[in-house]
Amino acid sequence: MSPDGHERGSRPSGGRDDRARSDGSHHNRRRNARGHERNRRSQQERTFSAQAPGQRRRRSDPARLTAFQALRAVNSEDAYGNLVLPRLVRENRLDKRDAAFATELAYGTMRWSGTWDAVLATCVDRPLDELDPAVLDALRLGTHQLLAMRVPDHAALDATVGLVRGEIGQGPAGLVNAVLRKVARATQEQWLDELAAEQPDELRRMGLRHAHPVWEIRAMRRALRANGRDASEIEALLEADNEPPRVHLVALPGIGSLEAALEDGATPGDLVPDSAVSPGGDVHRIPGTREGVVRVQDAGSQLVARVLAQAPVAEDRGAWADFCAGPGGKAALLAALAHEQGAQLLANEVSEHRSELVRHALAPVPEEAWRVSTADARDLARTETARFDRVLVDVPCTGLGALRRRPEARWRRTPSDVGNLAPVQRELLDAALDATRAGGVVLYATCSPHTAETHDILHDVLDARKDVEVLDTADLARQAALPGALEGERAAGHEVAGGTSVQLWPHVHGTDAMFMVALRKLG
Ligand SMILES: C[S@@+](CC[C@H](N)C(=O)[O-])C[C@H]1O[C@@H](n2cnc3c(N)ncnc32)[C@H](O)[C@@H]1O
Repeated sequence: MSPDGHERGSRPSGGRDDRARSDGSHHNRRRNARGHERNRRSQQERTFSAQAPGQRRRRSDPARLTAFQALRAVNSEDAYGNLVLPRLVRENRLDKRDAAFATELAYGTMRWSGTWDAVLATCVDRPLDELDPAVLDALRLGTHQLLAMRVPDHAALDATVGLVRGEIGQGPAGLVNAVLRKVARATQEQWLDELAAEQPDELRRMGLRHAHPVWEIRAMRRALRANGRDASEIEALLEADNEPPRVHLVALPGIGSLEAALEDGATPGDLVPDSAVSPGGDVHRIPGTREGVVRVQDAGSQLVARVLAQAPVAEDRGAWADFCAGPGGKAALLAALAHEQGAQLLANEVSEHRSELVRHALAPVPEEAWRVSTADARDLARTETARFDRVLVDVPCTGLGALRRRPEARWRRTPSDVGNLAPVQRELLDAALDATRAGGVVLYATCSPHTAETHDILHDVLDARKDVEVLDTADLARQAALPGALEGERAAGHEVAGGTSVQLWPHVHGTDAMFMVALRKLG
């Protein structure tokens, strides 16, 4: 075994590598989240260990400790996994190998926690929400190593028990040891078969196998159908959600270049011009990324910005706006495109902090091409009525189309989020239309395929106004994309209200599930 406990080896069911991919497949069960945890934690944790903190830390290997801390932050403080983990990796000074292991372990466990909870529920002699939340998180980490990573059983067990002994205490270490031994009695596939045999409901079985809550599977299946795709694609979609996304790059047009990145192993993107796919590794080493002229940006988001910039507008006077700009990804590309066309982008964002991020993202673009405002876009529309030629309204949404990059999000979101967001989504689209002059174009976008956030919002707004025409967004997207990129199996358009909308999919286009529809304001 290596000193850090990440042993290489194999088990009878198939080789495992301690630097494993998450090659798991599994089930879900919605975890009782934070309310219970907060109530129980303080009382139980106090009694666990009399060891001094310094003594405790020595026992935990740094990669697993980092993954554990990340999981605790996500589950007890509502932290975002993709923000907290990189910070912990830096703070704990993990080397490259440990950082990769911690990332795989933490993100994988976050993604699969619903399924692991279903496994654990059969191995623990009490309801999971009666366990100390820290112990439950450690059990999830141990289960992920046993069932979805190529970590030998004894290494997964010893290291997790050591982590619990060091971080929580001797008593829970005994419990964790006993439970993980039960988990280790079967492989991932065997567990899935066993759980499936007890589950008559097809969607629940799918949820367990692919680690998604049932309501999200139902919503995504509905969205596939509503956008003209076959509902049977659902499993491919769920599988794609469990794969870490490829890192897409964009060179800001007229400002950055991908030449060095391509020479360094990046491959040209297959959806949009001036894009590439990074070969992996530290993206900050790619020339241009530090200066912000080459940016990491999902190709679907790049397409959104390009569609708006290229949509035909009667007499473009150069007044462009991004109503919901934070943190500034699409705004940066839009501003660069605006600069090329002699236009100026107003990048607006309601949150002060996120406005700062927008300013930072826009900094590499010549100043005359943009300005930033901090306001509720609904107010902005009252002062800037009928002013803009092009408006992007990339509304706050559930993010169900970006589950690949937000490992814990699928378990945190609830169906009520969808209903709660609808009014602001409608109002923001209305505001964008009010702020657009006759002949101008609004592009409504979400990174969720949920039809309540896409088609329903569009129909609600169209029902209430007579001054809007839905454009052939699919055609606009084909023109903005690389030749042939949205043809055949990859066609993304669907008829809606006299025009078309576009829905991208991770399993088809390798992008987030971005939705967009272009609307012309009539006179
Ligand atoms: C989906 S994000 C936009 C992502 C952004 N377009 C990008 O590509 O980086 C939605 C943004 O809208 C902002 N927002 C929410 N309500 C708003 C409002 N009423 N007015 C303006 N911005 C709002 C949120 O703070 C969030 O930054």
